[in-house]
Amino acid sequence: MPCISRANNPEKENSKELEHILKNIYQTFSQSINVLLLGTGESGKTTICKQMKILHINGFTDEEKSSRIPFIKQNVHESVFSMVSASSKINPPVEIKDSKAKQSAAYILQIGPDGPPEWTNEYIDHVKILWADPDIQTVFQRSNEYQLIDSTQQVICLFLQVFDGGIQAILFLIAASDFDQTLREDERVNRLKEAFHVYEEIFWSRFVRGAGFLIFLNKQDLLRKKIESGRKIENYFPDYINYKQTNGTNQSDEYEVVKGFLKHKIMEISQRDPDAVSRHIMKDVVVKPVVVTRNVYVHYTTATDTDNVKLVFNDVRDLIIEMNVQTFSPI
Ligand SMILES: Nc1nc2c(ncn2[C@@H]2O[C@H](COP(=O)(O)OP(=O)(O)OP(=O)(O)O)[C@@H](O)[C@H]2O)c(=O)[nH]1
Ligand SMILES: [Mg+2]
Repeated sequence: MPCISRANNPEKENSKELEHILKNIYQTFSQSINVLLLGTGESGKTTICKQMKILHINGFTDEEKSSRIPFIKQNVHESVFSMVSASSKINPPVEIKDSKAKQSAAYILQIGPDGPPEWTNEYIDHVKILWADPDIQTVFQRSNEYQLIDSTQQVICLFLQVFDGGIQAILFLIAASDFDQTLREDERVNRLKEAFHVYEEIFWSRFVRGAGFLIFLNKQDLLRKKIESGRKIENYFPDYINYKQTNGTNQSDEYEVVKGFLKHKIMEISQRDPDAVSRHIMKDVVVKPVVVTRNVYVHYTTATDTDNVKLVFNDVRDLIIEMNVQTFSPI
């Protein structure tokens, strides 16, 4: 039987070995792909991670569920406390007219922001009365005028350096419904504008030049509700008017036009090369602009809806593998 050795046929052996190595690399990368999940404060990062756990790691154990109870209680109290406090501070203020609700409001205020030491029936009854009260519902509807749940707006740019080179795809979350809200840290800054700004910084960061981007325009359920209740995005993004006149004339549904506009903003940022500005400074030198070809995909998501996340992830999984094949293809 003929035996092909390296000495016999080195070229063929080398090419086989190479093929084997490349196949391994390809398999490793298509099985394990590093995806970095980023987004500004409260855009839905934790919710997306939880949904992935529900969809792919058989949900949560009873112990894990129990461990969340104190956080849920804390969130409930913070929300009720914030609404009652805000009712007299927003302009114009909302007067709680019902006498029972007034008593409940005083009860909650007297407990303070940290919540009761124990969740007694009395406490729960007061929360129920307040949530059912139409004036508190009005305060809830105006939640863009104050901060409803306490959390920290965080930019994760610092972490990018840690992941230098090891990231194939970045999943960037933006809360699309934030268009009429301001940052907790700085009430002069529009939340959605800040999210676009952070996206721009990360997209053009030299640390992730090789990564493809998947942008989740999240909280679509809230965006739809806001638009359908008559909130005007042009009050915060005046360029919407121009976009609507040129792109939205065939759409009867305002929400669909708004979706298109937000995607358009993302694509605009992703095509604008900030380095081009500095190139113009060199007057007499002709510098050819660098054409950056990168994968950018926009998805509309509702992270709290497991079925929606499941659908989106089926699409996204294929896209991520495809992007990766383009970057690391052995062929
Ligand atoms: N209605 C609605 N609520 C959402 C959606 N996604 C997230 N939320 C809610 O928005 C809040 C913030 O979501 P998180 O997942 O905690 O956001 P995060 O990005 O992890 O926030 P930080 O860790 O504070 O930066 C939570 O109350 C979520 O339940 C969505 O698509 N629709
Ligand atoms: Mg989180």
